[in-house]
Amino acid sequence: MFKSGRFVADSLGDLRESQVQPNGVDLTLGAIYEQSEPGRIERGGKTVGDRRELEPSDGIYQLDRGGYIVEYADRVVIPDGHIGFLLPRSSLLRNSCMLDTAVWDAGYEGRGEGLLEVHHPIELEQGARIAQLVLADAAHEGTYEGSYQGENL
Ligand SMILES: O=c1ccn([C@H]2C[C@H](O)[C@@H](COP(=O)(O)OP(=O)(O)OP(=O)(O)O)O2)c(=O)[nH]1
Repeated sequence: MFKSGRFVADSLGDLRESQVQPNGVDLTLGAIYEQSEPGRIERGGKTVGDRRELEPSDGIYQLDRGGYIVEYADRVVIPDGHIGFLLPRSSLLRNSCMLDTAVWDAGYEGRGEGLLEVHHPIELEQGARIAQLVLADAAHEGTYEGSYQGENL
């Protein structure tokens, strides 16, 4: 069963009321990076490639077509007994952009990252709502202890 937006908000803590939605909470845009060096994914490990941070102009990012790494401004906590899914705000889709996301594991805490696909130039304001996090009940063995635990805090 998916939890209410209020439950998700209580799990995350420090959010604006405008971020609380009926079925989840909206995450906001913290920073945007352009990858500059290749990463590597091996059988037994991985390396994230170097990136450079973009500077917004008067708080606005003007993005041309391409792929960008976004860092969310909000600290996410996935409580025990749950799994998180992050979905793009539909206004992104309606503007020819997509946010690619993965599973948020029980026990994870941090300011996560995602891949923003820009298929038509767009302007994004730092702090704008760009995605919605939902939580569902989930059985699990252990909790997240990977290398991204505590990232960007
Ligand atoms: O779109 C997403 C989805 C998840 N996460 C966070 C929460 C998740 O718990 C953590 C690790 O994700 P995943 O397990 O997919 O990463 P990995 O590449 O398998 O790394 P690790 O080996 O550290 O688990 O990253 C994000 O920042 N963005």
